[in-house]
Amino acid sequence: MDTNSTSSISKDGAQTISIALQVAVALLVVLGISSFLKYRGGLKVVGGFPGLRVPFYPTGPPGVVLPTTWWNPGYLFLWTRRLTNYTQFGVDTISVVPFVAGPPCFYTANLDVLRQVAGGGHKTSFAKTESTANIMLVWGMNLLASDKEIWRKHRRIVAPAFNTKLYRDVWTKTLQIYQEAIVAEKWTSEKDIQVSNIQSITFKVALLIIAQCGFGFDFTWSDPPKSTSGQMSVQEAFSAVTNDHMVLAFVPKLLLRLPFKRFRKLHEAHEQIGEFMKAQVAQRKEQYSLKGADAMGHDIFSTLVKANEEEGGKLKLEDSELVGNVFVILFAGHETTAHALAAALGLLSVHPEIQEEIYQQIFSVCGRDGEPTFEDHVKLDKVQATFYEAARLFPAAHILLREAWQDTIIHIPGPAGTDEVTAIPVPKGTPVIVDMVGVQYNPRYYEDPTAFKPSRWYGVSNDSDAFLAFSVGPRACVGRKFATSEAVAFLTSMLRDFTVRPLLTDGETVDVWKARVLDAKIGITLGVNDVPLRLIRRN
Ligand code: HEM
Repeated sequence: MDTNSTSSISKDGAQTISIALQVAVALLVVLGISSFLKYRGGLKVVGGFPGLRVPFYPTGPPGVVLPTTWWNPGYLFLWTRRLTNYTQFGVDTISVVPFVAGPPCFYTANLDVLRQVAGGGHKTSFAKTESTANIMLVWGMNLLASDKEIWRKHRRIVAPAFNTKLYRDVWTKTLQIYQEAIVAEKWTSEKDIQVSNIQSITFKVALLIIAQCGFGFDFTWSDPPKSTSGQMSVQEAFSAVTNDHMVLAFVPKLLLRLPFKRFRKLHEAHEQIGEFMKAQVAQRKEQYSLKGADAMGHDIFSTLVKANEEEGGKLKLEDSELVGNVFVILFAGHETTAHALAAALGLLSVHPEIQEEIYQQIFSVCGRDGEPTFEDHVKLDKVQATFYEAARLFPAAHILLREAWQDTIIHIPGPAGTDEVTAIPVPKGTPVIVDMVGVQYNPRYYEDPTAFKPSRWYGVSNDSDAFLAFSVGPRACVGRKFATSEAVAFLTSMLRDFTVRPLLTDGETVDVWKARVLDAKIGITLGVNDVPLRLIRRN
């Protein structure tokens, strides 16, 4: 090669690099300007209200799938920074203004704002939208994801199925399933049992109870729900879907068929749940067409199928709405309670004095091995209080997502101890996110909010608005009494029979166990990390 051609190649190379640099600089300038304009626009939307200035909206892509770090709040910041998110600004509602992607929005840990935004009712200017509820819409519109007229229809159909007869059934079946479980797990003959992960019990119990009481399925501990094909049980499929719901929510369905292990598992789980639900729906519909409405039960599932078979009426459920509700009630009906039960047992295991106090109440009601009756529920207020306190510290429904559907105003109370209220205009389309972790760790409402103190809830009734984890107002959880009946019956049985202690690894101290275990993980819902326990049979 002669020197002329070598120098012309290096000249070409230098030219290419210089063009690439110029393009990169131009792109950076464009990004800088657009971020600046986006940021300025965002500040205008939130009226300059104090808060976080971040690259991405924490509750949508891409911020939600990127790890929570100092520069990206991500999905976990409501938990990891729960003690500083609001205190650093001296208020309990903040604005979040993203300068790269996502809408400007508000996050609140304030109860008054919760009521204005998520309480529901005719006058509210806030609603759930498809973008705020997308993961819940994978199988069709349903009670949890809907809003306005559609929500009213779903609630009118579903709510009557939640009644005292159901709660009594939940209570009785919980006691039965607990007995089945301890026999099947061979706990009846052992004195000191090691459970590497108590969720393996609480999730199975909770899924069986919603399946039996809500759906009339005859699954048992040894024969749990499964679909006709495939390797996964329904419980495994639910757990795969909830642990990886970001992928399900944001990755196009076609891509889930790509040969990645994670995608394949999710695709399989999704298919299994769909197949299971559709098979059950087909069976129950056949029963309806053979025997008519009067031969159907009054469980939640029969109520939904009857509404689907209804001809033309105002309360008719479309096929997709039927499957959508089956999914949501199976899902919300077990995952939330199972998490809270695991948290309650984990917390009790490291608070032996509280456990003893609760046990004394159980002993006074049941004696050494008596079965509590449904009527005993009110006498077991300390057991209920333990469940409430666990659900406060680890709120399964950790965010309530809403969007202003018209230009409106929120009234934001000033710091505790002042009468200040700031009226902030909220333009149509702005998300307002109720941070249930923030609300339930807010020192304005709870003295010593990080402490596990079931006594806060002693004597508090099962429908009191003082307890917030089920939300408040017309849109509060329809399954509250279902969950509480199950939890009180289960915890009473378990604590009557066993003392619960942390299962420590070699050389581990209780404090290290606490730090390792009593921390949250977030899928669709929030729950405590896997809880390893020792169950020591009471004499
Ligand atoms: C510890 C247990 C539970 C907790 C902490 C919990 C919490 C909540 C919360 C906070 C909401 C309001 C969501 C929002 O406004 O966006 C809600 C709604 C709902 N929950 Fe629960 N829940 C629990 C158990 C249950 C159970 C056992 C069921 C069913 C058997 C259930 C079914 C539902 C449904 C269908 C909705 C939507 C209600 C509506 O929008 O009208 N939940 N839950």
